[in-house]
Amino acid sequence: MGSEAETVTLRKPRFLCLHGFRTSGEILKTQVTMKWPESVTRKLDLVYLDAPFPCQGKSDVEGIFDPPYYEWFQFNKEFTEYTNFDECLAYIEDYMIKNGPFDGLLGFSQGAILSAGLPGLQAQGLTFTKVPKIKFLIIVGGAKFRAASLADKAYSTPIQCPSLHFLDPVVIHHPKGHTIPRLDEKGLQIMESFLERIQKMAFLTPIPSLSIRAFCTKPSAKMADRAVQIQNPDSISYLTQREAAEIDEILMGPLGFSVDQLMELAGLSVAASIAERVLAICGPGNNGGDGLVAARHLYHFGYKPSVCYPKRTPKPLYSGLVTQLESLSVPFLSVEDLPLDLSKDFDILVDAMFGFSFHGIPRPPFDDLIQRLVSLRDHDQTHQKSPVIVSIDIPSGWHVEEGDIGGEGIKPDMLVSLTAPKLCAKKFCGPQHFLGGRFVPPSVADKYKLRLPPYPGTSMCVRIGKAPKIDISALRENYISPELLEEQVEADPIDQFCKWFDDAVAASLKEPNAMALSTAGKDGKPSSRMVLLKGVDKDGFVWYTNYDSRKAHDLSDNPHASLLFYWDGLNRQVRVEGSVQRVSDEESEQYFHSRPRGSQIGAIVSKQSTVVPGRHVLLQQHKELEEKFSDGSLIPKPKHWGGYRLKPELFEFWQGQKSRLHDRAADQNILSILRVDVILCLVVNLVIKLNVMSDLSLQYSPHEINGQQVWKIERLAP
Ligand SMILES: NC(=O)C1=CN([C@@H]2O[C@H](COP(=O)(O)OP(=O)(O)OC[C@H]3O[C@@H](n4cnc5c(N)ncnc54)[C@H](OP(=O)(O)O)[C@@H]3O)[C@@H](O)[C@H]2O)[C@H](O)CC1
Ligand SMILES: [K+]
Repeated sequence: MGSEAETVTLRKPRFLCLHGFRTSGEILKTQVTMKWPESVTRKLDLVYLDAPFPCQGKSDVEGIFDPPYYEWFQFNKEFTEYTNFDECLAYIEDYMIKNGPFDGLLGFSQGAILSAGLPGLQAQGLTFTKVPKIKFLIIVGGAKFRAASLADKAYSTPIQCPSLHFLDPVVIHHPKGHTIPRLDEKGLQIMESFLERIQKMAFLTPIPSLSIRAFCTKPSAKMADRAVQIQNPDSISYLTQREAAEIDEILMGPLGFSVDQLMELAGLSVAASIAERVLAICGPGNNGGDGLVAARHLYHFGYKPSVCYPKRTPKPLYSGLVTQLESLSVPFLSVEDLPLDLSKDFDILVDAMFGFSFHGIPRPPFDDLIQRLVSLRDHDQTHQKSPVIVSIDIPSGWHVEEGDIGGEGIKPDMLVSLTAPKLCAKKFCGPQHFLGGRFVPPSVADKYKLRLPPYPGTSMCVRIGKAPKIDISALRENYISPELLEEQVEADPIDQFCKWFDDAVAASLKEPNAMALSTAGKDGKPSSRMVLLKGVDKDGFVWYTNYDSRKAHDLSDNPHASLLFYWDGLNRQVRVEGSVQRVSDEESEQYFHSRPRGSQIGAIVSKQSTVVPGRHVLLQQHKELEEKFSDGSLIPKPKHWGGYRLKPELFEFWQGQKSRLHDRAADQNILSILRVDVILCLVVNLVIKLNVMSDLSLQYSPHEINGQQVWKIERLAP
């Protein structure tokens, strides 16, 4: 559908740039960036590669550009014999395999000679057999191969793909000799029309191995196929240490992610999996960075993180993360500050010491910190309350592939694997294994043949491995919401309602005006159904319906009703009770004619709550009425249709709140503090976390003071 076209146009043509003889990728980059306008370079994804051989003589650019300088291959004086030519081709191809795919080549001078010759050699199957066909060329100051054997093969047919040549007299003429030329007005025009052409050509049909659909669309059928197999956790892919590092390089190289971005996603995945009084113990590498990011998200989710970061990395990324946490007054604790027994002060310990680059045995101070986590297990044996250990990516100290070799390492309760679980995760026997890798594009999944689970809804993490048994009766949402305080609410409940209603609209909740209407007829038996609120003001809450419906009969017998609004996502609920009256005919009439004509006809057809012989009867009537009123004439409001207004007599505003762990019963098992939304949402289609709830409710009821009706606000026990 449209989305495919939209996503494919997102990608810029990707060129591998080959510099001139005895210069470098950096020098070519400087020249291109300086000389071509941003309007041109921004349309291209240019990747600059250094040639394989260090410069073996004097460079023409000495004194102009700094070394190092490189050369692609060597040649004799007549340019008829080449040395290291095959090695050069293998080197470029290898780079393209690891960092590709590329759409085209941009070459200057010796790089241009190569670029111009390679498509011909590739077409004959003589080189570049393992990479996609070169689709475009930009040749600046090039020349032909003079070695006859090579020239015959390379130039057996004219260049087939769109190419732009800066070599007089082909396309862009320039008087500046052997250099990257600036573009005059005509040159710029030619360049721009070339770019437009290749952009269209390249991206009207996406490259199969570089599908970027998964970034922004629903899981593809292919992903869904993978998902089916994931029912069995053994069928998930596990990565070796090398694969993990390679995928990282691909994400951060050709796929355009920055380490900051990935770390942000990783930390968010971790934070989304955990809660409560948290200590993040952060190591010197990116795993430590994930811990810092997770701590920040946890703070914003409403928890109380502390951080122990004994070996700070002086790079801007890390100092930025530290500053962000400091600005939130998140405490940084030194190893000395930490209590020997971590169980007293913390409910959750985030182990962010080492990830997939760990090797050997832990050096100080991490050896001691790891030991403190290990010793917490003794608490388990003595049945004391022990904090939950959540390891990011790898339980720190474990061998990345072999796991806990001596059996004396950390035994985390929860492991949050990133991208895909590493081999050591097979040895993880804790009850909670999550995957946070909702950023792996299909191209990477395909390349590494990764079977990855689908992520539910908008979740950043998904449970992998078997879910522990759950006591359904103990399920509670752990709400994290602003407090609901008497002094902060509006004096008039209608104003308070409108405020919360606006919040629900602003939060893009689906149908925030949906409410459960409960009525009870003569027999006193209550019944509820969802209806849509169509108006609210000081006089009350209005909805429209069929006056022959069950609710209408109930209301004529007993003109009292209760409305219930529930705004999931904001953890809020409002109950409104009061007496009900029909709205005036004029008001109903006015609203009726404001509805779409289809709905007006629908109201005529629908004899709510009566038995109909079949759907076809309704459809037939609908069709007939559509024809009858096809001339645009006024559709009369049926007599049996109109509105009701509930005049409120009682309001209750309820706000779900997060409770602190110390409020809980002492024997709660770890399930009560870990988010287990994933399994449960399958069952009840709700995001459910496990926790004890201490919700806040405020009730508004009418009172008379000095002969005046006022609303009295009272707190209700949770
Ligand atoms: N795509 C992703 O999945 C992403 C994952 N991220 C996270 O990054 C880590 C991998 O990060 P990396 O920086 O490569 O490595 P580590 O965090 O594992 O640690 C490297 C540092 O640890 C030191 N080290 C290694 N062994 C020891 C040891 N025995 N004792 C003490 N210190 C050790 C190492 O120092 P060296 O001098 O030994 O090299 C490094 O300083 C991954 O697991 C994820 O958690 C990214 O956040 C984003 C994308
Ligand atoms: K870790």
